[in-house]
Amino acid sequence: MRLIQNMCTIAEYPTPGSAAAADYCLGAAGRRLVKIAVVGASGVGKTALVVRFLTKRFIGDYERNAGNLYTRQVQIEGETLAIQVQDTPGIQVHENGLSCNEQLNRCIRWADAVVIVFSITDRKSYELIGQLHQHVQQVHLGTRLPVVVVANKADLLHIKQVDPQLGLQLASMLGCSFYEVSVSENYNDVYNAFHVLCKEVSHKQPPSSTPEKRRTSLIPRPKSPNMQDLKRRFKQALSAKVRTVTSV
Ligand SMILES: Nc1nc2c(ncn2[C@@H]2O[C@H](COP(=O)(O)OP(=O)(O)OP(=O)(O)O)[C@@H](O)[C@H]2O)c(=O)[nH]1
Repeated sequence: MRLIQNMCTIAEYPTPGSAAAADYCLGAAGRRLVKIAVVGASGVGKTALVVRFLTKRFIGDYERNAGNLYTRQVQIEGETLAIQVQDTPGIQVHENGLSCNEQLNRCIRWADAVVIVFSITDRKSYELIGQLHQHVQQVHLGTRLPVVVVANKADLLHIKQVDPQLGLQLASMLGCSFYEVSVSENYNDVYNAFHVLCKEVSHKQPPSSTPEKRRTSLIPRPKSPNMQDLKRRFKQALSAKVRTVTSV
């Protein structure tokens, strides 16, 4: 299934630094914007995860992903943030390692934070995590991008190929948060994974430097009329009228 609301594809992204990209700095109503890319191997449940987070629903059957962008708002420590979540096509693995096409690299470059998903029923998807994490950090050289590792399909323990504990160990080695989730059975864990990421991004961008606040100081509001002056002019007008009436 593909969610149609508030959606555009990776190909429609403004390139960083362009005028159009500047519009992306603010969410609706000038809210701070957090941009999250969801990456991982094919079939691990990326679309299911994103749709679950946005709609609270698990639909079960999803169209092969073409890289859709979704938006919603979240409350983080009393502040409403606009967040954009980019679902990405499954990553292909070749003999030489990862194959990240330009479309995916643009998406990673655009993001403020990344969710790396693997499935506990697919060993290969787990083995991708290290390389993917390294790739994300290379794209954002010089800044440590917040990343959360998500082990999905926790309801399928009977056919697991990876012990979720391994996911936890790997994530802590990489310095990432870790969530074991079942997108099909539990919404709260999915929400928490995104929430923790938004919180991390929001702490990296202190509210004092939010575009919303900067905007206020850059575009000064017209001064409100001086009340004393208004009262004086009103009295003058009144007394002029009284004089006119008296003189008639
Ligand atoms: N049992 C179970 N199935 C899940 C879960 N999450 C996703 N699935 C199923 O896994 C399959 C793949 O899910 P998708 O969300 O399409 O996976 P994807 O990573 O977006 O796949 P690509 O678009 O190919 O990259 C679907 O049949 C989902 O219903 C889960 O938590 N438990």
